Amino acid sequence: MNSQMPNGYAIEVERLVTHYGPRKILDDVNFTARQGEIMVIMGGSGSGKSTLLRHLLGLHRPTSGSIKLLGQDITKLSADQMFDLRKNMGVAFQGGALFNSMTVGENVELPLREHTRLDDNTIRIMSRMKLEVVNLAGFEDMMPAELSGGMIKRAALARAIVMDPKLLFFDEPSAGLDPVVSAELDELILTLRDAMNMTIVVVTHELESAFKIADRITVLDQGRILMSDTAAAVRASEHPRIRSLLDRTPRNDAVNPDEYLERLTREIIRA
Ligand SMILES: Nc1ncnc2c1ncn2[C@@H]1O[C@H](COP(=O)(O)OP(=O)(O)OP(=O)(O)O)[C@@H](O)[C@H]1O
Repeated sequence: MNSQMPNGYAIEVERLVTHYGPRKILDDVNFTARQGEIMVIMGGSGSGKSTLLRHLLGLHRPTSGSIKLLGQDITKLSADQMFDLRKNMGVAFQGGALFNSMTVGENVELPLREHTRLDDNTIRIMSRMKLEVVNLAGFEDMMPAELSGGMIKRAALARAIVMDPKLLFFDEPSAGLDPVVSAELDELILTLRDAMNMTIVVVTHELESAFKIADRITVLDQGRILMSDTAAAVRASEHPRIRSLLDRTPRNDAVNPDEYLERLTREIIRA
């Protein structure tokens, strides 16, 4: 456990309030996540999930309240202190956000080049190890445009974990993926928690994925927290707004088996 977080919380958000102009977007948000836990942030469209994530990443300063990451209140850190803390934070954005002009390997190496003085050879070895963790060994010389959506997410994940961060933030891991590939990514997220004891924050719309991976779930609604509790407690909640979120009619996103097999075959041939 980090000596700076004697209470065991890797993330502590207290009385967070934020505005966009005169509009209050987050209103008295409080939640905690322990080291080694997966915290899923759930909520309808416009409930404030992305805004909360941007605050957790230190990209926005709140109107008031505190956000402690690994024991440090990021609302009070200088740019230099935040830069140092970022070495312990991995971020995988929606869409992968790889640089298209760089190979997969170069993309994964970037944080090591930015934050360390390791020599080229060590950097290459470390990035290859992380590509192996996400099952992309051997893809380092490919360009992002040559990868499928699921592979891009995994490459982005390799980049996010290349510094062995204590905190990993993942925005909509399932977006744009078919259910099978999305389930594989869920497995990978669970592996990272178990093998690397990371605290992982996942923002997602996908209920199935949320309940598969979450230790705890924070439910946002119109900028306020309806509930922040274990996945089991959220699933059993009788709160009407949580029920309507959980019981909504599932999207019709069943996979066409022929299409899936064809795609899989293409991927295997490419591999
Ligand atoms: N840059 C901005 N300026 C003004 N209002 C904004 C800005 N970004 C978001 N908002 C508003 O803040 C509220 C919360 O938005 P946010 O994007 O955080 O929600 P979300 O839960 O992530 O939604 P979604 O699931 O649709 O991405 C919304 O009402 C949105 O219109």
